[in-house]
Parts: sequence; structure tokens; C-alpha cells
Amino acid sequence: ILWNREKETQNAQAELDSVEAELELVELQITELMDKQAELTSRRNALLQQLEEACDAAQSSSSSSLKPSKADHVMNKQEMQRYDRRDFPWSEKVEQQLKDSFNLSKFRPLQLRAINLTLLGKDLFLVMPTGRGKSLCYQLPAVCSTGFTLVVTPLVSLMEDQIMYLKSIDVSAAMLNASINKESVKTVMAGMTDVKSPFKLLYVTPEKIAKSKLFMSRLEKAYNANLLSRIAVDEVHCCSQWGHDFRPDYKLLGILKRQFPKVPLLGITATATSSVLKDCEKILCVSQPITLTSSFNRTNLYYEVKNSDNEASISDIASLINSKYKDQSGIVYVFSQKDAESVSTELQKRDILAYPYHANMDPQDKSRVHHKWTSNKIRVVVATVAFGMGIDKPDVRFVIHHTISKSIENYYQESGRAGRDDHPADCIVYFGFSDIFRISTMVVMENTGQQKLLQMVDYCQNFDRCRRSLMAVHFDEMWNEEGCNQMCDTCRHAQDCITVDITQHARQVVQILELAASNNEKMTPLKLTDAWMGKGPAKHRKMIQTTTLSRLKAEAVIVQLLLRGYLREDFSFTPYTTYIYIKLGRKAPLLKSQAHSLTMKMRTTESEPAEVSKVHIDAPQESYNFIIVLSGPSR
Ligand SMILES: Nc1ncnc2c1ncn2[C@H]1C[C@H](O)[C@@H](COP(=O)(O)OP(=O)(O)OP(=O)(O)O)O1
Repeated sequence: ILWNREKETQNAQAELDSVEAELELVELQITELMDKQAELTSRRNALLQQLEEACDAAQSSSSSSLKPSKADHVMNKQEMQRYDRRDFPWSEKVEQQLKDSFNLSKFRPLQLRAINLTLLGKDLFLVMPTGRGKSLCYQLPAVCSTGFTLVVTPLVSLMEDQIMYLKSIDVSAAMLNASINKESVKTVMAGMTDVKSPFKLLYVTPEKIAKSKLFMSRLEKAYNANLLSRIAVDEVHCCSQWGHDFRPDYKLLGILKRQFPKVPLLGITATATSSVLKDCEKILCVSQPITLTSSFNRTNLYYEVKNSDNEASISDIASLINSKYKDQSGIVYVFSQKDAESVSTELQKRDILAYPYHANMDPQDKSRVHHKWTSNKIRVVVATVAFGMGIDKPDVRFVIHHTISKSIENYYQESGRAGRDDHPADCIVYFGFSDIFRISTMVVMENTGQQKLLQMVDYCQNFDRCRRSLMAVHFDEMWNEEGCNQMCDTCRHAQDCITVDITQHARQVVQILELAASNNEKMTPLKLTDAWMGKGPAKHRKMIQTTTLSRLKAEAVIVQLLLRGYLREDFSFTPYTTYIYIKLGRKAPLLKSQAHSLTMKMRTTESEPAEVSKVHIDAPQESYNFIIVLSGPSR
């Protein structure tokens, strides 16, 4: 009986192994099918767009009528272009105020259209990337209208910045929030119903509308006197629970449109998907607003990724700043406060006037650095992400990331501080192997932190796809190579990329990890790379194949294996720190099959002769006697 049981157990184990191997294969096929699906979806969208444009062209040639459409919230391109005209009754005044009050010479894309539509009395949602000039779309109509525009904005600091800016250009504006004293509140409340309109814009927090009956009654009086000319809801995505920044008081803003139905509403945001906007439409009680969406593609920015090697990268950054960017303004983003101090010191040693900026500096020092930089007294700020809000210097010619950002969305925002004046500017990120794990420990607590970080790593390690197209996915957009116009390193150097077979390399890495696991030992990323490169003490060597790859290449292979699920990160928490180890990923067993092969793209400019040779999987393998050094974590 015992013998039979043992046999049954063996059979079950054998079948389990085979089912698991089959499952792995199915998963691989699913991954491949999903890649195919993404490719086809992208092609389908391109074709749909092409067809839509053909339909638009046909429609406009059959009818040149400019009568407003019945359902103008779903206007086609040609119909929309009517609102870019400059022959509306207010056009002359709008042009004049643009120059005289705002000191601007021309409109940016979509600004004039939004201004004409809101002046026509349409309800409007405006989705535009940060820094593209959304504020002008309600500030300029405000100075061209009688009465005042009510602006609902979530942060008092943003409100104060706006008021300061408007004061500097002699546009009268007021605000109501919890920090305003009683006397000023009284003056503002009285001004709301004054026909002489002592202010053209009134900024309030959503709480004011949700909670102050007195304020609502003044608004009603202003409305009845035709003095409430427009309502602008800044950061409109805060209305929706589906958005990333829901604020309960925004949920009550529907009262505005219910009480003041004749007043046009303008909802503004830099980040909202169509489903979030649909939700906002319901919450704000606006019926079928027109949505204007501007592309997130910043065509004047050149995107580039460079390999990081701490010392060398600082010299590289310094020589760029001293040559290509001589006398120009820029930001160097770093990972930590310590890096901000050390990198700025290193740059100073190389004759660059660079100042650090981080959250732990006292507010006076922060504003001193900010001010010196804005007024061109210093050229470079070496900053953590604390240097962000309220940075609106137009002539930033370079944003260099000394360390990668924690997500593509963050990278887009941070690098987007370059070239706001629409002139060419460079966005360079230095990608370093160890940085992945530094950031990983920082984002480990965030739900999708790891996933987003790996997307950023993938952005850096992708050598055959346009950097813009990799970013576009995150904004529900499609920017193809044409939209890039060779303004990224992969499009510019497409021919410098080759496909290499890394199957054998992958097997070597897996073998090291298996051996480690069998010894109950943990491998940090650094230990794994060292072991693979044969850097451990000789006395510990035993039965491991080392690699002939350069360190940079070896790290690139490990990163690929992480990105594709052959390896994974494993975290261990102590009261003082978080350790990261590398373990086998769910796809690792696939490498057992001799039929399984793996390739990756590499830059030819970085490859060394005869390395990463197209190793044949059956090639005889050199064996080294080797043991992995498996002492404690490296950090
Ligand atoms: N037509 C224009 N020409 C040149 N500069 C412009 C134009 N319109 C706006 N700007 C400038 C003014 C500001 O310095 C800068 C950003 O404008 P702003 O209205 O603050 O952007 P925004 O509201 O889209 O950004 P955020 O999302 O950060 O609030 O652009």
C-alpha cells in the first residue's frame, strides 16, 4: 500500500510539473497576444482617425454653411475651426487686451477657440497640459466682459499666486478664503453687486460655495444684476471620485449651474479622462458642454536617455552645462536632499553657479534660490521634486534628471518645465541600475508604485520605440514618429539599434539565483551582478558561469529580465530600512525549455566587439568554479 501511495504521489508531482510548465507557456502566449492586441489597437485608432478626417473633408466640401450645428458639443474639426476666427463682435477688444494687459503677442493653440466659445456663452471643458496657458482662457474674457468672473480653485496658495500675477499686470482681482479678515470680506461682498465692478475676477475655494449662505445670497444678487459674467472651475477633475484628486466640496458645485443657468461655465484641468469628464458634467449640472482637448505632445522638447555612472554622469552634466547650455537656465533633478547638496557642490567645483533646493530647506532659503534663478542670477537649480509648484520660468533650456523619476507621469510633469516659451529645449534623463532599487524602496507602499516605476524603467531601456509614443499611452493619446519629428534620441538614432539573443545570459542569471535559493541565501541586485561578473572572493567560487559582458550590459540584461517577469523584486522590512532582493519571476521556468529564446534591443554605439554575441543556446558552456557571496544586504 505504501509503495502504491508513493507511486501516486510521484505521478501527481510529475503531472503538476507538466501542468505548471504548460501554464507558463500559455501565459507567454497571452503576453504575446496582448502585445499584438496593443499593436492592432494602435493601428485601428490611426485608421479611424484617417477615416474621420476624410469624412470631415467630404462634409466641408459639400456644405460651406457656417450655421451653428444642432448638436454643437459634438462638432467636427471644421465646425470647431469657426471659433478660431477673429471677426466676432469682441475680437478687437480681445486682441487689444491680449497685448495691452497680458503683454502677449499671440495665442497658443486652443486659447482663442476657448475664449470665443466662452464669450459666446457656451459651457466648456478645457483639457490642456500644465503650463500651456489655461488661465488666460478665463482671465482674458473676464477683462472683456461686464461684471466679474467667479473662479473656483482648490488651493489658497494657487489663488494667491494668481492674484499677485494679476496685480502685477494691473488686472483687478479679489479672493475669499478662510485667511481673509472680516473687513476685507465685507468689502469684497459689497463689490460683488457694485455696477462699477471693483474687481474683474473673484477667486474662491469650493468650501465657500458649499458652506457660506451669505456668499451664495450675494452671488444671487450679482446674477440678478447681470454682474456674474462667467464661472471658471479650476482643476475640475476634483469633482469626480473617478479622478485622482477627488475633493468632497467640489461635489456640491452643481448648485452654481442650477441657480445661475444663464452664466457660462468653464471647467479646466490638465488631467482628465473622458469618463472623469462625463462624471464632472453630471456633478456640475452642465448639459452637453463642449470639450476642448489640447495634445499633451510638447513638440519643442527633445527627449533623451543616457546611461548613468555616478562620477561620469556628473562630469557629463557639467560639460553639457558649460558648453551646449552655457549661460542658459536649467534644472537638474535629483533623488534626495543629500544628492541635491552633493551634486550642486560637484557642479560648483566645475565652475557652475548651481544651488541646491529641497523640502528641508527653510522657506526663506527656498524662495531666495527660486528668486535668484527666476531673475537669472543663478543658472542652475539642483533640486528634488519639491521644486515644482509655481515654477513658471519660460526660458528653461534644459531639464536634466540625474536620477530617473518614479513614473512616466511624474517625468512628463518635471521635464515639462523646460521650454515653456515654445523654443527648443532638452529633457535628458540619466538611467542608472542602482537607482531603480533606490526608488523602488520609496514607492513600495504605493499601490501601483512598482508598476509605474517599471514603466519608467521601460521608457529608459527602450531603444527602438519613439520616446514620445511611450509617453503618449499614459495620456490616452497617440503620438507617432511623425509627431516626434526626430525630437527624441531613438527616432534620431534609429539605425544604431540591434537585436541580440540573451537566452544564454538569462539562464546564467537564473542559475545563480537557483543556487542561492538552494543555499537559503538572498541576493541583492548588486550581489547578483557582482556574482555574475565573477567579482566575489575567489575562495567562494563554485559552479557558476560568469559573464563576459561589461557591467553596463550585464545590468541591462538583468533589467530586461525584471521588466519581462523572469526576475522579480522581493522586499524585506526592518524598523530602519527596506531591503530589496532579486528572486526568480513567474516566467523563469520557461528558460528550462531548450526551445525558449529571449532577445532584447541594444544600442550598437554602446556594444563592445564580440560581446553579447548572438550566443547559440546549444553552444558549449564554459564552467567556472564559483560561489556567490551572500552576505547581508549592500545598503
Ligand atoms: N499665448 C501665450 N503666449 C505666451 N505665453 C503664454 C500664453 N498664454 C499663457 N502664457 C504663459 C503665461 C504663464 O507664464 C505660462 C503658463 O500659463 P498658466 O495659465 O499658468 O498655465 P496653466 O494654467 O495651463 O498651468 P497649470 O496647469 O500649471 O495651472 O504660460
